[in-house]
Amino acid sequence: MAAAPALALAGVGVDRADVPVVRDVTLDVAPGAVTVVLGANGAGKTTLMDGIAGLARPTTGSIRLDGAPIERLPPFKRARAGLGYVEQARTAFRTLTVEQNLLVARSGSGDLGTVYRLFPELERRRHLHAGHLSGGEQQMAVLGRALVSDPKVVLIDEMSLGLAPKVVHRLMGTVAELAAMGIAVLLIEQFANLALEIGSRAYVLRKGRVVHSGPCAELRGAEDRLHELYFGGRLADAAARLAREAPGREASRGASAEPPEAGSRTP
Ligand SMILES: Nc1ncnc2c1ncn2[C@@H]1O[C@H](COP(=O)(O)OP(=O)(O)OP(=O)(O)O)[C@@H](O)[C@H]1O
Repeated sequence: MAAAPALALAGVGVDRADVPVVRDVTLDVAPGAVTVVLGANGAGKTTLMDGIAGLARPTTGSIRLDGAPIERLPPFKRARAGLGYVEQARTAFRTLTVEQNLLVARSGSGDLGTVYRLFPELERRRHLHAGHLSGGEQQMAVLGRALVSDPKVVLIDEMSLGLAPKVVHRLMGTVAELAAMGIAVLLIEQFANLALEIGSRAYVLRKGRVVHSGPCAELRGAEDRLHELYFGGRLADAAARLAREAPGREASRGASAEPPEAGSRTP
């Protein structure tokens, strides 16, 4: 029998400025695995994460963390209940040292040792102001801040923004390691193929609704399928339409229905 989900959403809706953005989302996040949320820009992925973390208020549905309802709790109580959140474009406190950044994020008996084991470069720089870290190290510090309180579930929203491919691979390896440690990870990642490499189950959002869920393996390298799921139309049709509307541009690119490169922002 499959393990009970660490995080379970049923029929969740989330508004932004009174406009429904996320609608009727039902998904499970298994312990010890990476669950991936994919979708085009504006599909509602960040809004969904904010709804889970309590930064945006869910208007419908239930959110259970280890079986207990959390949808009415304020963000700090969700965090205390075991939810870590790595927000998109969040930075470490630049004027605090690396260690101070971790200590202020810690609640209870959380252990800095795990963070330093995952990121030895942070331990080496623990007395340095975070403002002096490289972009990749800053992101490690942000991830570290979400880990110091021993979360059961970690939400990670596009931590690869603006980072070099080598650093992104390194961070993805760490995310896989978190899952191996038993943590349930819900991951949004612009590089779909990288996320699908380390993920077990994938959900695709379109216009705030889940339009697909299934094993990540099904979607690995399947650019056409992903395009269809993201936009609701076939990639070949989109390319043909583009060629009709701007024939000169297509001709100069010398391509018609060429799929985008693996790892591009849209599939
Ligand atoms: N604070 C806000 N107020 C009003 N509308 C918002 C707000 N934040 C997001 N939206 C709108 O909600 C929709 C979904 O945005 P969201 O950021 O959740 O999508 P996303 O899938 O995470 O996209 P991206 O990949 O660009 O981050 C968009 O149309 C966006 O303009």
